Amino acid sequence: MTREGVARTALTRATLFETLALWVELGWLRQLDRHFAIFLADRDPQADPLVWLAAALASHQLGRGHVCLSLSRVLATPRSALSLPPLEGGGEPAQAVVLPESLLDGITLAGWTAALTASFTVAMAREASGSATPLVLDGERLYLRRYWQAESAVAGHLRRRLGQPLAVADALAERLQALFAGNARQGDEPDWQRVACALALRQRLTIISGGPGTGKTTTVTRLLALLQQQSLTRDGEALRIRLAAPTGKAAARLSESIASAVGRLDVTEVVRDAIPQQAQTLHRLLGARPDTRHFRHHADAPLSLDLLVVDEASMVDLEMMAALLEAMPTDARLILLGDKDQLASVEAGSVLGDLCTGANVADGAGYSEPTRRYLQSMAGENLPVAAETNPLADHVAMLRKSFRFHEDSGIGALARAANGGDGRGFVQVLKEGFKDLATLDIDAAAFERAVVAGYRDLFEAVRAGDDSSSILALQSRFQVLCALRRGPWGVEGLNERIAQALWHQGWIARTEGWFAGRPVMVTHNDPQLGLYNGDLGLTLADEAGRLRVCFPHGDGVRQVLPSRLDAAVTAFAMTVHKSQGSEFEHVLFALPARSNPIVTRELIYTGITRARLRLTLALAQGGDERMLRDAVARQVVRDSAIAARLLKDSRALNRTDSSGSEV
Ligand SMILES: Nc1ncnc2c1ncn2[C@@H]1O[C@H](COP(=O)(O)OP(=O)(O)OP(=O)(O)O)[C@@H](O)[C@H]1O
Repeated sequence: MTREGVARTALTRATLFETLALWVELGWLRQLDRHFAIFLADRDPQADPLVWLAAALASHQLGRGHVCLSLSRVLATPRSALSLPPLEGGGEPAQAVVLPESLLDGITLAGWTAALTASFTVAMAREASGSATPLVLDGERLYLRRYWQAESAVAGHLRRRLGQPLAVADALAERLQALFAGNARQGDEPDWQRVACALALRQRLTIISGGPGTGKTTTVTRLLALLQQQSLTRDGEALRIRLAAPTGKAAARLSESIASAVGRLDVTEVVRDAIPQQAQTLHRLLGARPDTRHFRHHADAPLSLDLLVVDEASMVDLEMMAALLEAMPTDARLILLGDKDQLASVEAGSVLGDLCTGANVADGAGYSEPTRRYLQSMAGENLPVAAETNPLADHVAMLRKSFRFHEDSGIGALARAANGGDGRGFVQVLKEGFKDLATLDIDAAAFERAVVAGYRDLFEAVRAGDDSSSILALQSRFQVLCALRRGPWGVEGLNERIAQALWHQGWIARTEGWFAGRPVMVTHNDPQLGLYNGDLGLTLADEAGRLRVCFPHGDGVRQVLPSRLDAAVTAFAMTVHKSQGSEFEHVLFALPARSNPIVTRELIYTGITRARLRLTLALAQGGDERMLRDAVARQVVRDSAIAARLLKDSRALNRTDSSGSEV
């Protein structure tokens, strides 16, 4: 018997592959993960089965957003590496299944590492670049080669952007003061927007993180104005600035909010005209090509720009970040805007979160002494001396005050409680009677009423034959979000229920296939159609009754024939993951009745903050407060080593440099 009272299973090729097949059947592992293990076993049949187990788990981790498998984490909590459903009452699964802990019983980190290093399918990180093994072992982290390469590339490119501050003309201090003069002060609290702008003036890499409405766009627009003013005065030429975001929807929102922020700027016409107001998707910026992962722009054909702003950077996955950094000219500035507390990208990686966590800026500490002195002279802000600093901290600014959610906003209070991991506070806020918050116990009838009320404006506009762009504008009025994909209250079940409700109402002619009134979300990039993963459109009938799917496109509408959209799903309801980068006036957020590992603090926070004006939290029947408290307590930690790599490098650098020059 093992420590935990689970019978040990001898790990042989036969027991391992039998177990993997069963895990696939149970939905704990993907078929893809099992096939990867089989592929390795075929390549190196003499290897220890621990290698194939590690391979299956490392592959499985990717599907869950982790870029690597932390061997020590699996040894400490073996079940964490599989998609085990929540075990009711903390018990064991009903079937007699070999659990990961029984396969790993008695295995030490040293033993597992030795088994891996003995196989020629695994390379050690220090010699990995010269080999072509499917797996790379970096310390105690096991990677699929492609992701190890991407992480190494991201760390390498970021490292080159850290340190070595750029010279900032003294004259900019006065202009900075003028642009931020209208910012109201709150006691001794620093003006973090001013700090962020000052920091970004002297870096090639700046990360500005903040929740909804904390002024990220306002701040970056002022920064662009300062830099353009400086460039125009000094060289008579404007900087080449580009704006981008991971999805079409996020790019459209960035264009809108930059345009509005530019309108509020107190600068000359020349400077105003030199600030671009159109953002594009990262795919388009980098030059996505059909049927290949490679982009037109890369290290040998870099982007032609001096400064790039990327909004919604939390949605950028590791491989996209590697491609982006690769294509950035060395001297150009990169400014990442985002909210580190949101869900990370759907694909593996959580670069923004990793960089912010590594920078330890959550409490405002962390700036190095030279940066502190610079911020004092440039921005007039006295920041506390940091107990500990690291090279990332000087590149990160956190905006903390939301100008969207005021003191009387229930959505704001709920978001703060979720973010702070305060489950009791979260439940309390729901009971306090905030005007912008409602809860709903969803039974079928109540849900149907809520959906019909939410969609009334849109379908009245459709029936009245309003023009497509006014109808599309109403699409952001109301949206149903959910946590899960499967089950009656998952995205599939909800889409069916909503379609039924609207059909009963006579607003749509059918509930399946293509019909006028069907909202769709694009699920793959299609550069030829100019449509990207996450784009939201609405099916409408033209005067002749022909169906067209309409997508917002700049100030107009792009129309696509339904037959050309093979990668689109109904979007009456969408998962919170898919809603990232979008906002809606009223969100109806459906949550499952019971605790579920997928429902985490980040998911709750992201779902809540998609609502601008009203939020209805809909709990599946039988759902209770405990589910909400559990969810808010459950935080996602993605295995990755970017911050650790950067910190390790900087410590090594500090040691080599301790002989003299200042770092
Ligand atoms: N310092 C400030 N004082 C008063 N209002 C501000 C300030 N900064 C921003 N705002 C206002 O707050 C709103 C949100 O600002 P902004 O769009 O810059 O935030 P954001 O963080 O980019 O928002 P989002 O999360 O929507 O991307 C805008 O209406 C803006 O005018």
